[in-house]
Amino acid sequence: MWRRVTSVSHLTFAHKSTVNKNACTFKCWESFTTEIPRKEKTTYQRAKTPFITFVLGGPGSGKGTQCMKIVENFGFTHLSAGELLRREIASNSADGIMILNTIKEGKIVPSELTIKLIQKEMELSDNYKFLIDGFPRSEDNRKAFEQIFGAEPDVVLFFDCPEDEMVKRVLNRNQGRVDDNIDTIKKRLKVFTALNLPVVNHYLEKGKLYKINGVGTVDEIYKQVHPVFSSFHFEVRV
Ligand SMILES: Nc1ncnc2c1ncn2[C@@H]1O[C@H](COP(=O)(O)OP(=O)(O)OP(=O)(O)O)[C@@H](O)[C@H]1O
Ligand SMILES: O=c1ccn([C@@H]2O[C@H](COP(=O)(O)O)[C@@H](O)[C@H]2O)c(=O)[nH]1
Ligand SMILES: [Mg+2]
Repeated sequence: MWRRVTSVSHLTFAHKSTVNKNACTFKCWESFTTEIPRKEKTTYQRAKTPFITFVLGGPGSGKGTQCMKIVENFGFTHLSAGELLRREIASNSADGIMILNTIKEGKIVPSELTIKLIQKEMELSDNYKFLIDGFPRSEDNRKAFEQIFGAEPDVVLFFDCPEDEMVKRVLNRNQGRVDDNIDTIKKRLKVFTALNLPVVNHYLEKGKLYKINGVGTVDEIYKQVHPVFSSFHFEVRV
């Protein structure tokens, strides 16, 4: 039998809780009878300090593509917020229709819902290094994340790319996404400028932002990304 533990803040983010020291951070399941063996804690649950990277940039700026290379080289777990939302739609969950309509309009899904999906993936993970791709999308997202997690990201990557290049890439993507059409792209670009850029500026002011020139080949761009992570002395995979 398992019981829900409402706060394990002592297990997580011990040194990073500068935002809200009383924040209710992660929930986990803990055995409280001897009938069933105690569930193994994942690396993430054991780790006092997960390493969180927010990966920001406009639609088609290359966030997902560069995340794949960071995963390959540094063993991060990649959590694309958009992908988690698309998975929620595909699973016919109660929120699926609302999420689908929000994505079609290029708008932003309520913060608590996206954070719940991210949090669930992190709890299930065996890793402690996370790339959170395409989140936070707005100051509301950012504040809600920092409130719920009681922590700020370690690194924020921002892929800076001109609009015409982003539009070209998205229209050529061919992955069957409902939002990869010119009408929705225009809306996504407006939302990006109005709501996402303030988040970028916030982390710039905090000295956490790594601005990457998002124009060039995938490898040229990755050459700027690699040193960000090697400076933290993670094990590099060969
Ligand atoms: N440097 C690049 N040069 C040309 N094409 C690229 C480059 N990087 C990525 N692409 C292509 O552009 C498209 C968009 O890239 P990607 O999916 O990585 O962007 P994204 O920032 O994750 O976009 P979204 O926010 O819409 O999910 C993909 O088809 C990808 O293969
Ligand atoms: O935190 C988030 C992330 C995404 N969305 C919605 O999903 C689409 C697609 O996101 P991608 O990062 O481009 O895959 C985005 O336009 C939003 O509508 C969100 O609401 N919140
Ligand atoms: Mg993406």
